Amino acid sequence: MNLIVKICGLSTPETLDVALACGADMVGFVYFDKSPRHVGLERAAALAARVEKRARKVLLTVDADDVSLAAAIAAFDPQALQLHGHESPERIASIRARFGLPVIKAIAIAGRADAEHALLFEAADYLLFDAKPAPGASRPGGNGSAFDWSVLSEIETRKPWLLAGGLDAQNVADAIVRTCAPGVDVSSGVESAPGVKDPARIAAFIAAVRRVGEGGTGSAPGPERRAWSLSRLL
Ligand SMILES: O=C(O)c1ccccc1N[C@@H]1O[C@H](COP(=O)(O)O)[C@@H](O)[C@H]1O
Repeated sequence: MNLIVKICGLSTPETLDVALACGADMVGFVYFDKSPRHVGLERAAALAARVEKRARKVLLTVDADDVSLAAAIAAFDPQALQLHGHESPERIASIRARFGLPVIKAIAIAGRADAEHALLFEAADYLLFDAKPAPGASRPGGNGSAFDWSVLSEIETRKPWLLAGGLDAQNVADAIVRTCAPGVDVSSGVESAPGVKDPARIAAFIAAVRRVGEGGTGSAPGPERRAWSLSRLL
């Protein structure tokens, strides 16, 4: 099974190279100045150019306006946008139409009530289920918090999706087996401190996902949620 791995919040050439060398399918750049992983426009192009065609580049923004999005897209040249704020379905449709890029919409999950929320986002190309941040948190994601994965069984979306939130090399196999996630996304769990990516943890995370994909850890993800696969995302 070809499980998709996204390593997000890469901000140095060295750690980006490690993620690429280890076979990340997608690499994420955060353009949100309240994040310790924020990459400013002055460094964006050089960093993004290192990716070449080795992985898909994803640009993560939070409630960015069109001017800011246009500048960031010009600098990062991404293949997809990850919208991690309070973007409405209408705003997502507008961004897709204006910039012509697929949109991954982050859905904050705390409990079963949030499962239905996902159904509103037909305008997005892909969904990303992440833990809802604690009240007063300084950012809407990248907090290293997991949510109750069993909530996902309530979600009847036909959209391709990724699982995020508090994943690391130790729990990712269990997460995939329990949720049948076709892809996973990680930031904090491959860091030694907020914003400081750790090469060994990146390598261990990707290796752990690949072992599940090869059937080496527990049961492989079931067919239902994987029917459409994430090949559309690659
Ligand atoms: O990484 C950030 O700083 C960030 C800032 C604002 C919104 C989202 C952010 N990160 C994304 O959050 C999820 C979960 O991250 P973690 O593994 O729990 O740290 C992931 O999609 C990151 O890309």
